[in-house]
Amino acid sequence: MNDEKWMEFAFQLAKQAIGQTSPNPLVGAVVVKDGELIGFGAHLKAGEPHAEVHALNMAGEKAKGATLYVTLEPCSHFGKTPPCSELIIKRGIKRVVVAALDPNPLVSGRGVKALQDAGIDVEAGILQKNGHELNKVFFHYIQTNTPFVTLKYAATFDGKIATKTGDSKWITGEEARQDVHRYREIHDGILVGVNTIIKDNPSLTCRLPDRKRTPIRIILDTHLRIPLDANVITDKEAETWVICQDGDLNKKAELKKLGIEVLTLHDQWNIPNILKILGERGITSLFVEGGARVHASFLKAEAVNELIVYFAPKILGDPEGISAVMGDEALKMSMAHSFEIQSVTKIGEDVKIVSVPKRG
Ligand SMILES: Nc1c(/N=C/[C@H](O)[C@H](O)[C@H](O)COP(=O)(O)O)[nH]c(=O)[nH]c1=O
Ligand SMILES: Nc1c(N[C@@H]2O[C@H](COP(=O)(O)O)[C@@H](O)[C@H]2O)[nH]c(=O)[nH]c1=O
Ligand SMILES: [Zn+2]
Repeated sequence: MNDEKWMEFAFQLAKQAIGQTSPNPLVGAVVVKDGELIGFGAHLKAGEPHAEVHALNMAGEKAKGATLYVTLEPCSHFGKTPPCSELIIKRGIKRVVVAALDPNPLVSGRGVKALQDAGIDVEAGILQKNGHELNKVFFHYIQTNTPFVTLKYAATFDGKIATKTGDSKWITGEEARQDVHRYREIHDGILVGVNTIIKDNPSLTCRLPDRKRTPIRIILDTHLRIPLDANVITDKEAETWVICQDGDLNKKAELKKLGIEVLTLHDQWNIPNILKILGERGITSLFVEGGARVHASFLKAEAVNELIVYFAPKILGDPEGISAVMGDEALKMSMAHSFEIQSVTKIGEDVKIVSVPKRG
């Protein structure tokens, strides 16, 4: 059936705007009449026209009696832009094919209902799985108001992320590290613990040549130990927020002078509350990139939505080498954190495994 072909094209369109639309979803739309492509578009940036608007504007008068394919249920509310469902009705579209319904409480089924009430034939669920995968971040954020958390680390075959002397350059090769920068580019925030700052002095920026943007850097630093000359403080390459439980007032003033946002949580110092605050500040996707104790705290809080592990074909063999996760240890195999592997890919010399936590 041609429906899948046109919906595939709509997904291709939506994906081109990855990393641009936060906090909005990625959406592609295609208008077809008697088998002829007459309009298409993608949502490019929050606050700008929706995918359906671009596609219908391109189709013009020809939209009358045509079919619209859209990767997400057309919106039916006034956000920063007017409701697409009204425009679809006005332009005389005869049939609408939708991949995924929109769980945004302001939409969730109302868009489809508005179209059906206007006598439009609506078919939902074509390539629905693609729809959920494409907008897993948006679906998570719009329902929890907390960021979708991707935890990533690179380890040797024997699970080490650094030698006991702290050397970690490099575990994985150029291609795998390049792949990591693609993740940084599409995330609103990147988070590490202060020990990673002290040991690695990372910049945590996306350094792709044609990068669309670079994430906000978020440092978990319980007692505000961050060195004032750290790259994330001095390089001005990206915004940096430091989240502490408590900390010296003079140091906070110093950091403020350097343009660093310091959030002090006192007795609200816990992962769920940190995520709640980041969500309120518009972080819809969070890339957690170290270190071992931060990994353990996110896993313990069951706050990881996706786990990405890059394994390098190397063995350190040092029991005192730094393990990838340190804390919340399981004393029996049955108590281990367990995951469902979604994909295994060779990247250069290394292998990348994407998995999701098994819940319950
Ligand atoms: N050491 C390795 C990693 N190390 C990841 C560390 O958490 C930290 O992000 C690094 O120091 C990178 O610094 P920057 O932000 O690029 O300046 N991550 C990887 O994927 N492979 C490795 O070999
Ligand atoms: N981007 C997108 C939709 N996004 C939906 O609309 C909400 C944002 O509305 P606004 O603030 O007006 O941009 C967003 O939370 C999501 O529910 N809907 C669509 O029909 N097509 C689009 O291309
Ligand atoms: Zn819309």
